[in-house]
Amino acid sequence: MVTMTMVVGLTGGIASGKSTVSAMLKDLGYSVIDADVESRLAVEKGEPAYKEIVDYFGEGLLQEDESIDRQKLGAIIFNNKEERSKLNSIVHPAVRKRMNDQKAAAIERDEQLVILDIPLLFESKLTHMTDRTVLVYVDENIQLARLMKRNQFSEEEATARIKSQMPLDDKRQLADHIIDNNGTIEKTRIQLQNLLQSWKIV
Ligand SMILES: CC(C)(COP(=O)(O)OP(=O)(O)OC[C@H]1O[C@@H](n2cnc3c(N)ncnc32)[C@H](O)[C@@H]1O)[C@@H](O)C(=O)NCCC(=O)NCCS
Ligand SMILES: Nc1ncnc2c1ncn2[C@@H]1O[C@H](COP(=O)(O)OP(=O)(O)OP(=O)(O)O)[C@@H](O)[C@H]1O
Repeated sequence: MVTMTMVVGLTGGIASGKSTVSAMLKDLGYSVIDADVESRLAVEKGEPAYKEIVDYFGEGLLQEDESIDRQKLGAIIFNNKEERSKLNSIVHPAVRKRMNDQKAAAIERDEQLVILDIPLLFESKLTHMTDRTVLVYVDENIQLARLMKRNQFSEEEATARIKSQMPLDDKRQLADHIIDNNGTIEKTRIQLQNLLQSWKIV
């Protein structure tokens, strides 16, 4: 029997709870393709994007083992729109290719549901890669507090990262479904289960 694979784009903002929701989906056995993981792999030494980054940003960006110092690169790009666009133009095509290849493999396996976890789904206009979109939403004050706590960021560092993305309130208008992650993890889990049930997936 041939199953139609449903491709869901899972998005949110930095520290809004995407990984928390994607971990629940993985526990249920679904394939989750994570843009952050793929963007790490795409800039490993030997990859074309690695060379482009070093050529543009300079060797000062490298650690002793010649891998890219992500903290240093983050400090540059989250405080400068032009440098961020430059990095995006180097990394995003490689990430898109990696994700599309994995999506095709999941469809080939006749999987019922595959999830693309993409923080910049709306900013990068990638909804065409998905059948429907789910936004993991939190209020900005909670997002700021969770980000500062998780990454040990100052308020200034955390705010720079949040401001580098489309506001979650604007993403609300674009998403097909919203999971409100302001409450407890259990409340979030129930919303996810209801969503899967509404899709007749579980
Ligand atoms: C700047 C880098 C080196 C910082 O690495 P670091 O390990 O500290 O963070 P990580 O990659 O885990 O990203 C954490 C979160 O930051 C946000 N973020 C990352 N890159 C960007 C960006 N270019 N614009 C806006 N937000 C971003 C996302 O919400 C992401 O979930 C890294 O994020 C990067 O290479 N970014 C460019 C690629 C990219 O856009 N990745 C996001 C998904 S494709
Ligand atoms: N409902 C919740 N209640 C309390 N803490 C939460 C809740 N959801 C997530 N968190 C915590 O908030 C932080 C951010 O969550 P998570 O890592 O899932 O976000 P994310 O959207 O995947 O972030 P990023 O895009 O930056 O990787 C984590 O430390 C997580 O443990």
